[in-house]
Amino acid sequence: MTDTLTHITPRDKAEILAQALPYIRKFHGKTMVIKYGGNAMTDPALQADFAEDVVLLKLVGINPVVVHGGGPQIETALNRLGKKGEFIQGMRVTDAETMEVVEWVLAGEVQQDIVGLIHQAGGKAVGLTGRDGGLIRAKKLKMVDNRDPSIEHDVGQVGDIVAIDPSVVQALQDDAFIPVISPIGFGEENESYNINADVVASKLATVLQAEKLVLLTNTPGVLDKGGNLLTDLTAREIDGLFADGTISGGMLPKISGALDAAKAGVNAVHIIDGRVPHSMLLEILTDQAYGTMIRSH
Ligand SMILES: Nc1ncnc2c1ncn2[C@@H]1O[C@H](COP(=O)(O)OP(=O)(O)O)[C@@H](O)[C@H]1O
Ligand SMILES: CC(=O)N[C@@H](CCC(=O)OP(=O)(O)O)C(=O)O
Repeated sequence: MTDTLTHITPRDKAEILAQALPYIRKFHGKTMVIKYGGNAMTDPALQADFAEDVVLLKLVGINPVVVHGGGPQIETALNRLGKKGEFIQGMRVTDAETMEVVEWVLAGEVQQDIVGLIHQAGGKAVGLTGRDGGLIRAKKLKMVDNRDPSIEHDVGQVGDIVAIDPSVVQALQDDAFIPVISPIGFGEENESYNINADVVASKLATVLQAEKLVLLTNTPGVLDKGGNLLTDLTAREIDGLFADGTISGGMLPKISGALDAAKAGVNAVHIIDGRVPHSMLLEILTDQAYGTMIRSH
């Protein structure tokens, strides 16, 4: 048990458990896409909490689908090779050597760590990349500058999703497995593409008609210019935050993806703090509101 829960009395604990019942009933049989990224991925205690939460959801009849990131781990591997990552509008410029590192770190290391932790927590996870079962077809992303649309940036082998075929994910879910997906797509010539994990999670949530999309990250949610948490954001408010530069870096694809999913009918889209132990479980199974909720209107 983590420190933050040790001051809770047995009565508090019973109340928390009782509170979960209506949520368990409401979400039984529903799909939740969970993007796991940021600092929550680099702290071993938080990693174990995350795996336990995913297994608990599965055991109470909810279908979690995990999409993982790994930006910090890719950066460490590139540094070992004497390379430094470069980002344009939240996307890593991906040359051929970087692509090799991305595949090896995401599919070989990060994904397998998460699969192992879920097994340790008593669940059955299966790791996939976009190539498995033809899950994510992609093409080279044409990136237009946010401020000047006449400028196009060449970000190398960064992928734009062409289509998602969710049949492999659905087959695994039906068989009580928990899919753990690395954000790597494949093109017409079988070439690999590096895709931002938030973009994959958002698109997958849409295609699976998920009940919820939860994006775990390393901030309390979306912050305004003064550093205050914005608990609720509509499409219009998001346009304003883009225009005045409040949102930058990795938050750009995160919010765009989140908004696309909300507009496409995913019932609830949340950006929450993965550094808070069990934040995902608290968000899904209690009355507690965390982070930023993204609304289509
Ligand atoms: N308005 C904002 N509110 C919160 N974070 C922001 C904002 N604008 C930019 N960011 C940056 O976005 C980061 C989250 O994106 P990213 O680093 O890609 O996270 P993850 O690895 O979880 O996907 C934050 O740590 C912060 O540095
Ligand atoms: C194109 C692009 O930027 N791909 C990302 C993929 C990993 C990712 O999205 O990781 P986080 O969620 O931890 O940021 C990258 O290379 O870092």
